[in-house]
Amino acid sequence: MMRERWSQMGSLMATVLFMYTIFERFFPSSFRDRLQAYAQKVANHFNPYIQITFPEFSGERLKKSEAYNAIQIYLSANSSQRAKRLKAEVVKDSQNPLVLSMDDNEEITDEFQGVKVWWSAKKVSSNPQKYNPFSYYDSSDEKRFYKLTFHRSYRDIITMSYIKHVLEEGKEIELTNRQLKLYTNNPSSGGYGYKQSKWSHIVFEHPASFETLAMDQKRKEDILKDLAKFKKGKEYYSKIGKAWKRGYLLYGPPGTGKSTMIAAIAKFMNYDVYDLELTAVKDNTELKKLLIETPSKSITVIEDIDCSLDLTGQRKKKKEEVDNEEPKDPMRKNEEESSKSSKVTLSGLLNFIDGIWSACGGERIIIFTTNYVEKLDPALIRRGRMDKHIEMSYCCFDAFKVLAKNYLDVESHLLFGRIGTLLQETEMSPADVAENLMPKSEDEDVETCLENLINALKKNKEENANKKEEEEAEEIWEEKAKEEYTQNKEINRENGRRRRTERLGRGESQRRIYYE
Ligand SMILES: Nc1ncnc2c1ncn2[C@@H]1O[C@H](COP(=O)(O)OP(=O)(O)OP(=O)(O)O)[C@@H](O)[C@H]1O
Ligand SMILES: [Mg+2]
Repeated sequence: MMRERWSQMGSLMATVLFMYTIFERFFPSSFRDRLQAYAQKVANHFNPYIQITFPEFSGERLKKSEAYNAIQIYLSANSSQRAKRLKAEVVKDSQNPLVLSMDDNEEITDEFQGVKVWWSAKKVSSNPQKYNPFSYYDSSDEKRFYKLTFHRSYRDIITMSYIKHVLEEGKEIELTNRQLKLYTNNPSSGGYGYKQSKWSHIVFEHPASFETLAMDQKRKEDILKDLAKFKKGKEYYSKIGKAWKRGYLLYGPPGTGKSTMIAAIAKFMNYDVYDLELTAVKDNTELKKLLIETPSKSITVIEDIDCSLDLTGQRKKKKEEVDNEEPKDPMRKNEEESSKSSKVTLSGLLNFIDGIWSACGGERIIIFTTNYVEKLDPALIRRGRMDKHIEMSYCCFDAFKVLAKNYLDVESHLLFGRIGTLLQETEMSPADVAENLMPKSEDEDVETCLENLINALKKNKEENANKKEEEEAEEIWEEKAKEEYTQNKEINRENGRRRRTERLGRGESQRRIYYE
């Protein structure tokens, strides 16, 4: 094989060079240098293969090379399994922490657009005598690197496309395998400490996903398509001249799955979640700093936006109202005090969402949730800021079927028909339906759980009917009171008019007497 022959030639050259080193002391250094350069030139002229090395550490061996990392992941996913000797390494923050890659001095082949390339993992010893007190990795004198070999006629395709493809795919695999994180902003500490991180995080292990999310099937598919389009939208967004970000407004009554949907979106998109607590943000400048620290491929969430700050402009309390209020419990008082100490304004928040800074990085999602969409300032939720408004509503039949599958592992049952009818006549949140479906003891079977739900739905229906009756009665009474009030007003006005006329009449007769 041609390549084999060339490697033999390489060994031959090495022998020549070895002999050269033996004789080097007999020649002056200027002559030696010239000879070495010439030998290299000859070898390059005859060897049609090009080699590129990717060292494990860049710079002063302080930072692990991103390229090396990406290549390792790419090779272990694509072709390392074919290597005979594998090396196992534990990678931090990965769903699958054990990464198998080829062992030192192993070689594997890869193919790209019909071009064959060779990858080998190499290890060389650096000078052990040279001690660097600042280098963290100097306990070991080994330097690792990957070597890529290819025929020189494919130079362009390899350097322009293949390497880019390997690095991109490696990073993509790393992103897919990594563990999601849930971030929250640290409370403002007054003056900023040097290098104080603005976000703290934990590993995000929410069990919810779109499969387990109970909602109307068609609307769910709609959201999934929207998210998938956004994920692949890099070129589209740059073509239309719009920052690559999308805002979702989730609104609806409590317990309808807004927070659950955020977890499902994070899992589907494989993005970290940045849960922004607005009341802990000191002012607009800090809000901007928080935004700068959120990377691309992230979801920024503001839950219950209507309660976060007084952004609605409708909830300002008049002084009298505040004076008349009952004493508050200390927890709420604290919350309100911290909200008062925050000077974030509506305009600061609007800038946060679609100001010039928000365009940095791209591939960002912003989600607001609220129970009262009508309370929000229209500017905050206009399209462009909150591009898609998603209503999370009371449990429908589709949603019930998902919950029944999740909680009881049943896809159909005779009682489903009855439940479907009752769901149409009631307003029960998926959280309540789920609670009623959940078996409360080992003895409860599917039928018992479904009957529990039917009873709860019936109760809910009765309560609703009673409430409706009460409301209707109240309306009738209000109407009656209004009528009486208008009538009385009319009578009073009539009486007043009569009294005035009488007074005037008396005045007229008195005047006449006076003139007479
Ligand atoms: N649509 C749903 N699909 C699956 N489970 C749901 C759904 N809605 C609610 N649940 C269940 O009910 C619980 C509460 O739901 P969730 O916290 O998502 O409601 P929410 O709309 O965010 O409520 P709130 O407005 O009070 O914040 C969840 O833990 C979940 O188990
Ligand atoms: Mg919620």
